[in-house]
Amino acid sequence: MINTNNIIIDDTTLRDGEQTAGVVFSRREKLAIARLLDLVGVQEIECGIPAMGEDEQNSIRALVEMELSARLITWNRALIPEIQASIDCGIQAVDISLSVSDQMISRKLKKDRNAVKEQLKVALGFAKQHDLYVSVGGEDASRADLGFLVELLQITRELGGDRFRFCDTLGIMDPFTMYDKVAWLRAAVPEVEIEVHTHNDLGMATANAIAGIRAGARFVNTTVNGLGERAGNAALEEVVMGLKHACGIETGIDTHRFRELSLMVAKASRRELPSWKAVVGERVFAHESGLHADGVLKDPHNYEGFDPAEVGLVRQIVVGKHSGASGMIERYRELGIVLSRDDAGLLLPVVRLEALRRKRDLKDRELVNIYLNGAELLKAA
Ligand SMILES: CC(=O)SCCNC(=O)CCNC(=O)[C@H](O)C(C)(C)COP(=O)(O)OP(=O)(O)OC[C@H]1O[C@@H](n2cnc3c(N)ncnc32)[C@H](O)[C@@H]1OP(=O)(O)O
Ligand SMILES: O=C(O)CCC(=O)C(=O)O
Repeated sequence: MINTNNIIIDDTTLRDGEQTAGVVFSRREKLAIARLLDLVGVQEIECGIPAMGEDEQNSIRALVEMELSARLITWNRALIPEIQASIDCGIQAVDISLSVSDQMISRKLKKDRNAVKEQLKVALGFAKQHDLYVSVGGEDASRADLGFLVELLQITRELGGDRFRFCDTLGIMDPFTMYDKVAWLRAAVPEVEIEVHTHNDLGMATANAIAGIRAGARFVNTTVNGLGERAGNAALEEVVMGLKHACGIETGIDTHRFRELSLMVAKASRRELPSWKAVVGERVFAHESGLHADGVLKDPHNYEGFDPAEVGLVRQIVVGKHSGASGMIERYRELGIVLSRDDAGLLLPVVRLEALRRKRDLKDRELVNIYLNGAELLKAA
């Protein structure tokens, strides 16, 4: 494994995650999610937007009072009253966001590049006068002119900003371009650390986040279950496990409670966790196909990229339409029934018929019934 403590996960479940259309976390839920994020070792939690008003501010104050190990950071527009509102909540780290693409500068902010630079200087200057740790948020950076981004990074460096958040706000990047742009910015202004914030509109949020890290970004935004605006953000569990198993990069996060964390956030967000959700879905270690079940029973490494226990899941052998003898023998063994290979061969056609009829895999009592009445069931079919 490469380094342990170099990569900083900034989890934004409580900010971008809650921006998912229709999602609302209660204060109790926010505190519980933050506690578990902290327990698993997430280094930074983007915990809300003080500019939203009193209720949000009170939640942020309650989070501050928890005295977590994780650093709390808030999201703010590049406006002094909003940064002041963060300070008033007891916050010591802020993301100061500015739209940085020409599209958004002219068509949303209705300003020009100079005005954006001036606004950044004022807001960042104010934050640093108040000894805040600052991430400069480059909204829509993936569509921005790279030369202009360099100018913003230089201002960040000169005014003592701590890092620059490169946002693929619309989720339109591919990992190769992400790599090139982040590597280019790192080389152009090496004193300013890069944070990557990716969205999943084209299904590439996790890949883009990892590409950004591979290119030299040290900070990465995630959300549990990939919650977030529109198609969501890079999922915490995918980024951490992807870094570990695809790239050999250890983040220092304890992954064993990922399933628990995912279920907690799924419940609080009222967004069901699909059974096939990468890393944490209930069935991502379920094996039905005959050759897979046989292979995994001989050695889990044949068909599992990592141990399910690593993320709090368990392996399941399932009997259904695609089963073969080895899987069936194992499944019946779990039910206390010893099958020979010949028995399994005899029961297999009945299993396939039942699975076809029910359009799913078979439950315990159905398997027992097949064992007891297999011949009759076949005759009746
Ligand atoms: C990409 C992201 O996810 S960024 C995070 C976005 N998150 C949210 O919007 C959730 C919370 N938002 C809110 O509670 C509100 O929108 C607030 C408190 C931030 C602002 O509320 P309101 O004052 O009612 O304004 P409204 O929501 O219409 O925002 C639009 C204004 O923000 C301005 N604005 C947008 N981005 C920025 C920025 N980064 N810095 C400064 N101003 C900005 C727009 O130009 C517009 O100003 P205008 O009315 O002068 O044209
Ligand atoms: O921090 C920022 O500037 C904006 C972050 C964000 O949510 C986005 O760009 O999608």
